[in-house]
Amino acid sequence: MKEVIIATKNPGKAKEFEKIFASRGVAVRTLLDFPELPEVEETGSTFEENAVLKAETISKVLNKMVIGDDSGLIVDALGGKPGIYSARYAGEPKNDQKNIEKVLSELNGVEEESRTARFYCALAVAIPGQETYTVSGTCEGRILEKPRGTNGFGYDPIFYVPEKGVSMAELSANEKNQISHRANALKKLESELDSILERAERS
Ligand SMILES: O=c1nc[nH]c2c1ncn2[C@H]1C[C@H](O)[C@@H](COP(=O)(O)OP(=O)(O)OP(=O)(O)O)O1
Ligand SMILES: [Mg+2]
Repeated sequence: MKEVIIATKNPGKAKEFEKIFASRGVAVRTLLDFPELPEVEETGSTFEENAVLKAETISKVLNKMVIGDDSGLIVDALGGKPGIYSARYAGEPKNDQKNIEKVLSELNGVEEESRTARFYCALAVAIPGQETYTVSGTCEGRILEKPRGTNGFGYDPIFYVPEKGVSMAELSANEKNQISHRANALKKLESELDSILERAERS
């Protein structure tokens, strides 16, 4: 079976990649399967830079093709925060619940029209001996007043998706995987996916 390695320790992301790739008969492995590998420090100043750091660090260790995902929530009324700091927005250790509470409290009193936001996902594909490249995807929405729904992960419960009329956490996994920033970034790899997977098999 074909296989891709995703440089993530986030179980929510891992599940989404597994589902999306399973539909093409591709198995996914993540850093959750390689607990001995080092934590990659996210020292970049953009999602793209951090995605490249994750992909290249792990690709060098394993000498295989690796995809890195750096993603987060961009809130207009907060000047783009939490942005690349989304995972640790409320401090270490990272905690989705506390991050949500921090965003909601910072948006306290901000009216609905001004609560626009988007999820952003940068993916980096690192292949040994080749130039790493990146793609990105977004998903537009609005920050709710309080959490709704229990599916998904991260900021999903406070992210309202206007075209669906529900929060991201009220969508099924399959529905989220049609419209998410991650899915939209992966769609841009679509045309190259077969050749990427072949190179991955050989690497
Ligand atoms: O679909 C999503 N639905 C809700 N929230 C999301 C999503 N996608 C990213 N997010 C949030 C979670 C985390 O607060 C941050 C990602 O941070 P990011 O560094 O990319 O991931 P991470 O540290 O959780 O795992 P890892 O670096 O091992 O891939 O943005
Ligand atoms: Mg991270």
